[in-house]
Amino acid sequence: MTQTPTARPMDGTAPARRITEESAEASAELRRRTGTAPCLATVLVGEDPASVTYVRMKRARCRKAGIESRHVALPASVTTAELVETVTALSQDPSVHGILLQHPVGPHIDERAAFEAIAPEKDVDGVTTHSFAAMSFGLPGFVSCTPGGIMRLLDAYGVEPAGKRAVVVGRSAILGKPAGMLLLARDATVTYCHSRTADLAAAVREADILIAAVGRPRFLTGADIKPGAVVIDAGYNEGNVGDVDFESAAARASLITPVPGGVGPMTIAVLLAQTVEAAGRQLGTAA
Ligand SMILES: Nc1nc(=O)c2c([nH]1)NC[C@@H]1CN(c3ccc(C(=O)N[C@@H](CCC(=O)O)C(=O)O)cc3)C=[N+]21
Repeated sequence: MTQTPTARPMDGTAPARRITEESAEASAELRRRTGTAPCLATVLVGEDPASVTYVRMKRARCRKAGIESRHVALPASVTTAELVETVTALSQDPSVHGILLQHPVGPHIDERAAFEAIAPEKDVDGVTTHSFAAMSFGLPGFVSCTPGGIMRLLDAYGVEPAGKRAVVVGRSAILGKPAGMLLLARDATVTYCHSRTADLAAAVREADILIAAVGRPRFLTGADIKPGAVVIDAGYNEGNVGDVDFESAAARASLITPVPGGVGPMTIAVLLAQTVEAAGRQLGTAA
């Protein structure tokens, strides 16, 4: 059955480009004033092809924005202690202003311990307890990049969360959970759904704003979508496939993010913006 899409696509590439251009200007200004460019350290454990691609994309986007990057590649066999040591050294290195530890790091490593070794002022990826707490309390600090990118995308399309029912499918530490907290901070009524949710479909059908963040290809389809809902597909799966079946969901939604070209570019844009901001603070001039 073919359905006529009624949803407007929420293009993330244009707002991401605007944020990237602003970051490039701020980075250039910082370099003029201090003689130093912002520098992001990227840490990758192992050689998972998708992770290699994501980190390469992040570094390429840094380069485009006049942000330097320093890559640290560690073998999949690295221990928690060695990874923590590496991240701690970067936290103490004054020539590094931001740190991105690419998730996932492998099942034998305590990823949380490694994240916590990132100094709060360098946590431009928003993954530490410090950043999560600051975000939850509405204090200044760095947000997790994908949730931050989602909020900027909603703003770019004039979607007002206040009073809406937001349903977040997924509760991971750097995606689902913080995305719900940011929506709550904007006065949405937030429901988290996860693997133990009873009658997930019924919960999802209540969503005025639906955030798909489970990591299962095309897990949600049109039948799950409340007519007129805003659908944000934050899923990243093998082969660049989201968590939402775009065709069927677009027939019911009012706005829907494509994959690729939706949330992904916004994630990277927020990383760049927060890296420049961190560098500005560390170099003693607010960027
Ligand atoms: N510490 C940490 N922070 C992260 O932010 C983080 C992470 N770990 N681990 C993996 C996920 C995934 N992620 C993506 C970012 C951009 C795209 C992106 O820009 N994708 C393009 C397409 C990609 C392509 O063309 O290959 C798009 O959606 O248009 C996708 C996925 C960040 N993540």
